[in-house]
Amino acid sequence: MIGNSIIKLSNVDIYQQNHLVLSDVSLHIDKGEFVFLIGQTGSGKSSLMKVIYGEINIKNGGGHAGGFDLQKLTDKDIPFLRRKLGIVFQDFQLLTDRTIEENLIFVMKATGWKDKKLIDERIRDVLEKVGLRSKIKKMPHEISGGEQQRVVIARALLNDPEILLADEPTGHLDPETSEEVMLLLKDISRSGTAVLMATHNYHLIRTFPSRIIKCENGRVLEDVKIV
Ligand SMILES: Nc1ncnc2c1ncn2[C@@H]1O[C@H](COP(=O)(O)OP(=O)(O)OP(=O)(O)O)[C@@H](O)[C@H]1O
Repeated sequence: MIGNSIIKLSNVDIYQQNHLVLSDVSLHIDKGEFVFLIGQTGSGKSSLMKVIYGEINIKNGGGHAGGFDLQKLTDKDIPFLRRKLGIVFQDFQLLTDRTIEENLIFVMKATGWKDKKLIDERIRDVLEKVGLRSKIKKMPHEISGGEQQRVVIARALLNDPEILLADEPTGHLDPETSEEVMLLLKDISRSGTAVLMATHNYHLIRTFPSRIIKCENGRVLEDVKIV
């Protein structure tokens, strides 16, 4: 972390293959801050997130995320960077052939957890946090879409990330369930994890006022106001 910013980009150009998607991007997100990311389909929101989690390399400019220098990121650094990040997408991506508990164990083992007691404790902690402690033995198809999304958020919290990237996390949810997921994400940011949430949902943006970053015409605008 440099200063209070957990994510900082300075004059970065972001390419998908050879196509320049966003140019001269400068932004910062502070520790524990909640920020909306808006912009039309194809404007570059997902590309921006991919830079933050190290899937797209930056060409010009500089930046850091979770203490990693994004310009100097090597293949070896990426798993360590990803452990500082939680990632939530709109399609729930739970493994359908195993219980909620087994889904979470799978991720923990993949990220280096070995002690069974610590694994059990951590799983209970994150499920408690998203209000789903009682669903631990259920299969994904036995819980609702909103609950599945909360499990995905719980999964993203397993490694106590400094940053949570959420790409349209309420895209498939009804308005009431979307608000519940938003309250949860807000709560997570209050407890110290920075949350960057891409959304097209202006109702949520109005209901939960927060700083807004916008991708538009190949640029990133910080501190946008919507009417
Ligand atoms: N793998 C890829 N290869 C080449 N071009 C890509 C690739 N992925 C995305 N693009 C292009 O990059 C641009 C930005 O796409 P991106 O997915 O970042 O937009 P977005 O704002 O997240 O859109 P949406 O709201 O639909 O998710 C688009 O023009 C898209 O066609």
